[in-house]
Amino acid sequence: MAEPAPSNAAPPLKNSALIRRLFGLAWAYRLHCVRVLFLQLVLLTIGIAGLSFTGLGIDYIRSHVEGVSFDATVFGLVPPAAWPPLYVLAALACGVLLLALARAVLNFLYAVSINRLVQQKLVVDLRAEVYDKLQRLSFRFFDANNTGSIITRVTGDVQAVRMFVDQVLMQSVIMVISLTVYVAYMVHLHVGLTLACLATTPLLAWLSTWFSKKIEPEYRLNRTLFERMIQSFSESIQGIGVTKGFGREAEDRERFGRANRAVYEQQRGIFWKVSLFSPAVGALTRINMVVLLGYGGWLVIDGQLPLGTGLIVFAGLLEQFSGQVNSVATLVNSVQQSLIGARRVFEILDSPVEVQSAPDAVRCGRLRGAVCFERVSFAYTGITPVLRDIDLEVAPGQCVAILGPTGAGKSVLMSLIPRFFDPVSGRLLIDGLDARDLHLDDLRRNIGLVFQESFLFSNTVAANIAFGCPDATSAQIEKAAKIAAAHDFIMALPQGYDTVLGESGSGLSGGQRQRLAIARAVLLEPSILLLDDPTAAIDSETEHEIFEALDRAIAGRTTFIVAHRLSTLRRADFIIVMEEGRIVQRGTHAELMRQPGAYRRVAQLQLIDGAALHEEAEGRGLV
Ligand SMILES: Nc1ncnc2c1ncn2[C@@H]1O[C@H](COP(=O)(O)OP(=O)(O)OP(=O)(O)O)[C@@H](O)[C@H]1O
Repeated sequence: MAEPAPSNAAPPLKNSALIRRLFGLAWAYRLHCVRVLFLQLVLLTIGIAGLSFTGLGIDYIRSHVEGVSFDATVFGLVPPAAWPPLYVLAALACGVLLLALARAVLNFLYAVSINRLVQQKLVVDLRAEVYDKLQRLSFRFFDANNTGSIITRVTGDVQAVRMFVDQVLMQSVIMVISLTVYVAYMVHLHVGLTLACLATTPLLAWLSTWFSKKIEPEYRLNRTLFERMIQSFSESIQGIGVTKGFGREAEDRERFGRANRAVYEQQRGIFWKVSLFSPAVGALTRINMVVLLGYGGWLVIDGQLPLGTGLIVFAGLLEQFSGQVNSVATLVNSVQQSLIGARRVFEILDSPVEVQSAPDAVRCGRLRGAVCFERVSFAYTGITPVLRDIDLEVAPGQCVAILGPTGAGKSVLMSLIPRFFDPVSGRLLIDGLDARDLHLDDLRRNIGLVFQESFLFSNTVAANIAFGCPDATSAQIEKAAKIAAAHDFIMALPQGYDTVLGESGSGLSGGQRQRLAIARAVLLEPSILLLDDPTAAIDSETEHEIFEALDRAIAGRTTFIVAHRLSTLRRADFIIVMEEGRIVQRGTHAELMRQPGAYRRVAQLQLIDGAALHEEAEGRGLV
């Protein structure tokens, strides 16, 4: 199964380009990398020195036991002939002990350095970079990519990039250096024995490459399945109310269980393959030892190779060499995992930012709020337009209400004003300038938004109201809350404005959340106010209170309000009626009531309903 690349993302990188990119990333941390490599090099030298001193000790003991001549040296060091044997052995033992201690200290320093490089620098920087990019990406990207995929990329996949640096790149360099040193030292000891012992190495290299290719698609699929599991989990949490309301917990558990099992089963497959491959490589490297015992043993018996500084040191080197070769399997595993993760991180970093300020964008302070759509058309994807040839002129301070059936394009029309999307054709002018020529931050700072259901952050009430104006004073926050008719209920909360809201504003009613959203929009003192059916999710009594608040908020600002109730529509300076992405009617309430069409139909239905309700209320003596 192929892994879906995020829609609206950059084309997938080829492996070679990906590796170049990863090298580039590591280059930014080159000083840290050099420090880590230097420590490894010292560790390698100490390891070989320790081995050689051990060999020297064995040869020295053998010369005394068997009475054979002793002419071995290590790095040019010869035990002084005048020293008694016990002194020499004690000196050698102390040397080996000191080297072991130095090795322990350096291993600790190495662990600290590599951790500082990857966990404290690289991962933190990269996560911040991906997050920053996500903040700049357009709505189209978020429409096209599910939350699970985005979260996995910022968390797990960033770790995969780290894996490339510490477990692939650094390990490869360490491996190449160590293998070179081991082979050079083995050749120095005996060329023929080295060739014989390393004869199986090309086979191991081939096997590793073959395995790497074979396992790669499985890792890719694993990422996709994991992403689905996160998506399923995230949906379950977000939709917990619906699930419980419909009593579908068991089905939901089953759905998550399926996603969870799919990851587990697929991971188990990978585990088996990797677990079989590693010991197979291990067994092949053991053949080296068989050759060493046979051929190397004969060389010692024949007097061509000393026992300690020759065969024993050779065995130690070969052991280390095999250990490194064995870790090729782990390395191959890490390469595949890290390339897959890195590709997914770079897909986000390379995704085009569709909506952004032009380099020569006009900086502007407070806008007057004149909005003009000139033959604007828009399509989300493909060729099906959701807005067609929109011509609309709204003067500063005017309030325009938008009426239309569901899917008519009301929300998308408003979303073009803060440039959540840009028109596919035509122009949107703000104060006579193409919106694309205005600096995006300045434009958006002039626009206040209230959606059908407003999102609140898990922060204090005051911080939520001041979200767009973090420097606002308490007096300004309170004033905005009063305009939005939110002050009284806020004061009734346990800590008033300092009450910390639950996730997404849980703990507040729908109407309270909307009033905070209105306060948040009002605090900006925006020139343009966009109200997308702000009372859609609340009851009619709360709606009445909210409209009182809105009347105060709207005053003096260019306002677009999606509305269905006659009471709101009447308040507007003029109304547009939309159908299938077009404006089919426009005018004041009085004008539209004189024309046959959708507006009069909707209005008459509401008037009939209203009259019926009034009659009923009168009948019950309620009015
Ligand atoms: N993210 C999206 N990707 C593709 N098409 C979309 C997307 N969002 C909305 N649409 C489509 O665009 C059209 C207009 O949607 P819009 O949300 O503007 O309708 P609306 O008039 O505000 O409806 P409602 O009153 O139900 O909110 C609809 O046909 C809808 O299916």
